[in-house]
Amino acid sequence: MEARDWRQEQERLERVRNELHARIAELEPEVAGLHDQASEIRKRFWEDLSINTSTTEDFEDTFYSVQQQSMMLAERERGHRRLVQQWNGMKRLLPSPYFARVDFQEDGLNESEQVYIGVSSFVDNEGLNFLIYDWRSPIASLYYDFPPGRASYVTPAGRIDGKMMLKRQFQIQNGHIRTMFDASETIGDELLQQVLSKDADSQMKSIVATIQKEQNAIIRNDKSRMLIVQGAAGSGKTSAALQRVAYLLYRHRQTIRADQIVLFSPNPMFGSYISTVLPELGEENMQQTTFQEYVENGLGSSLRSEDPFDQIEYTLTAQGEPGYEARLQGIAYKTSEAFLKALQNYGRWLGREGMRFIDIWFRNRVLITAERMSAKLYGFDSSLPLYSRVVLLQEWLLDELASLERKERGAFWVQEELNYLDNEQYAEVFDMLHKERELFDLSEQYTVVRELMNNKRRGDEGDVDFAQQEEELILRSIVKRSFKPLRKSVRTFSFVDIKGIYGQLFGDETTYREKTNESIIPAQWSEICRQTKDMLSRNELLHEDATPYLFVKELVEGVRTNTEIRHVFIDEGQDYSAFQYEYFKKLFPRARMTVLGDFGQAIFMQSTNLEASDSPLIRLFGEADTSLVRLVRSYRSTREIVEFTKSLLPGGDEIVPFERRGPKPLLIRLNGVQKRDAQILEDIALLNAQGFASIAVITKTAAESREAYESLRIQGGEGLQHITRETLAFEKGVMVIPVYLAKGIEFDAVLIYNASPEAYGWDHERKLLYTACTRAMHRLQLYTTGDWSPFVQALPANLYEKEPC
Ligand SMILES: Nc1ncnc2c1ncn2[C@@H]1O[C@H](COP(=O)(O)OP(=O)(O)OP(=O)(O)O)[C@@H](O)[C@H]1O
Repeated sequence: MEARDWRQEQERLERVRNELHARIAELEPEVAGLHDQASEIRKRFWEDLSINTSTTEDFEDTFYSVQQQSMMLAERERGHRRLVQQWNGMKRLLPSPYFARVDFQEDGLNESEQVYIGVSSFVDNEGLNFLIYDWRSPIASLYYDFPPGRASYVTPAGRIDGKMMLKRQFQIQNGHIRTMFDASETIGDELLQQVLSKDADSQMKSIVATIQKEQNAIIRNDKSRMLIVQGAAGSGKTSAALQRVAYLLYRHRQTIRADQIVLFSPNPMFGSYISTVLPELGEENMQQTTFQEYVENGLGSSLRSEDPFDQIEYTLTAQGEPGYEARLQGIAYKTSEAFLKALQNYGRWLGREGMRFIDIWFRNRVLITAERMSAKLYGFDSSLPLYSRVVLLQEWLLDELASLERKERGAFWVQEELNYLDNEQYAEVFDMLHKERELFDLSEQYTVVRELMNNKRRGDEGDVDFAQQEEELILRSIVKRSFKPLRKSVRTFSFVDIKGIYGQLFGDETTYREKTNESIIPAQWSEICRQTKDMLSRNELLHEDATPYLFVKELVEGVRTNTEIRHVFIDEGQDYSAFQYEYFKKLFPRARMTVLGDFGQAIFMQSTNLEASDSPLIRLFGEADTSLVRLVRSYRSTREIVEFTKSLLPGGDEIVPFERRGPKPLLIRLNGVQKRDAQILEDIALLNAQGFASIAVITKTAAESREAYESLRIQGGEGLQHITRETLAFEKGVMVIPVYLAKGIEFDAVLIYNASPEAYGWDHERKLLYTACTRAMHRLQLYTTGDWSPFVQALPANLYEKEPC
């Protein structure tokens, strides 16, 4: 590149930076000023309000003035947030304002425009010219999608065609251009080479400067309700997902907020690994959760569900134990669409008979029996769905409780309690009554309104009448307080015996068939039933029962839908069952879905093939509303590592490595565990000395991880981290980790602790080994103290080095 180009670019960079500096300084007082104003309003919020609730009109006035005041506050806060965002955006741009330039001449125009692309937009002082375009703007797509020559991009108003005259990439640090090249390929490999050669980090990085064309298509896909991405290990699925979130937040900034996007990740540690990408791009993080967290939320505190790691640990370690085969059959069945259908039929059956309820107790006596509830439920119009009838039953129960509560006021124990109130308690109750009066007892109001609407009035009460005798008020309050837990439990459907309802499914084959219409039942059904009920009796659920249990709960109580969420992202999508996908669809009825996964890494029993023609995922929204994208280029690992790992997988030959070279994977056989562990420690030291700071010793299971960690420590391994499912944050360093927790994460070097046939011998263990090896970016070493796993033995010898030879 010519010196003149360098000079011109450096001069332009300085001009842009000067302008950025000036604008930041200009905004500064405004940012501070607005902040003060907003906190002043917040402070004065209550002072300025006169709360008067003596009459309905006063209540309304108060209500409106609270609303007005809070709207004003919200407006100020929004204004402030916008300004701060702008200000932060400019500060973020300052050290490295842009990473690319394309010169584009639109057809029909005489001049080309210089389009500089950075992490956010920056417009000149007059507001006329973009000095920097946001990477998500339509025109920036040119950079990702085309080499120089004919090119086009799509705007909301239609397609713009033209010619790209120049495509230039920059690496700018602290205001200086470090490297600059003109690219001929879509995105120059040089820049990607440099980025990929870097060391692993404890946090994932953003890839905006080097997004590849096929990734850009994922990021900007706005077409379908369901976007499925099947991509090889290291092909940038997670990266593309996060840039897609940033894109959606930009493209739909008027309608979608960060908290309306939720990403399901495989474990909490992974959540911490990816948590900095969006803030780095100037966006707020989306919601992040794990399916397990969702399940636990739905189950509440009364039942504990086994987590997916307990399940995989069992499937990997309990071979040969009694009940093992039945458990595997149970997992396969309970995660299938067939079981989902069976449960839907069960819902219909429950609509006719068999519902189970729990008596409502009060002070050692039954107030309302389960039989009465059952009779009431089946007395409602049978054409109503079950959950609607359960809601009617709930309303009836609340009314019943209200009338029982009124009767209870005359009970002996209430009088007793009143007599025993000491001064302090009395003052407390009185105080409470007073407060209730001031704050306008909403629940009382609600009851009154509802009763008025139902055209009935309570005989013993007028409208809210606070002038009643104090004693009467206190009596009421005593009863009300002791009925409160009952009302609460009715509101949360505690009167429905969901555990019994789910449990009664697991009876003998004939009754199961009757309830569900199911024709094909797993061979070891009775053992499956035993295992399920055994767990239920301890208030526990097997992992594979958790989603079906919630499904049944929602058949009965209605679905806990979340209509706020507009986009659901599911990473490691191959690990979810057909059943779970149906559940996602129900939970988030207004959301679009992006599912990213790799069937090559399907290590859980309930895995779903994302792209097979009969994939339940494609059926979920139908083919017309589904886009399927395949990523076959792998960016994480060196060419040598990818050649090795892709050969572990049948069908892996379509995976294309990125041209980054390194040493071949190393196979190291040692005589005995002690020698192996000593060698591993030596190798770790060597790798550290070569500058590799992030190293993982990967084991098959958590049990093996524990052993390896202890054994390596005894041999002098210091500073090793032992990663378990409880580990929340991911820290750079040397760690011992089971493969299923290393999913989605990457390391400079990976050492496979035990690559013997005992560890990776069965066919279902092949993908475990593949997943483990594909975590490596620069170095991969496998160890054994005996034979090699058959999957390794089957590899062509030119794909690795051996030690000793
Ligand atoms: N376009 C790109 N530019 C720079 N780096 C990239 C690009 N695409 C992927 N990478 C890098 O490749 C590595 C793997 O990416 P990522 O973790 O997103 O892949 P993945 O498909 O989710 O992998 P896995 O299935 O193994 O979890 C990361 O270090 C990421 O930064």
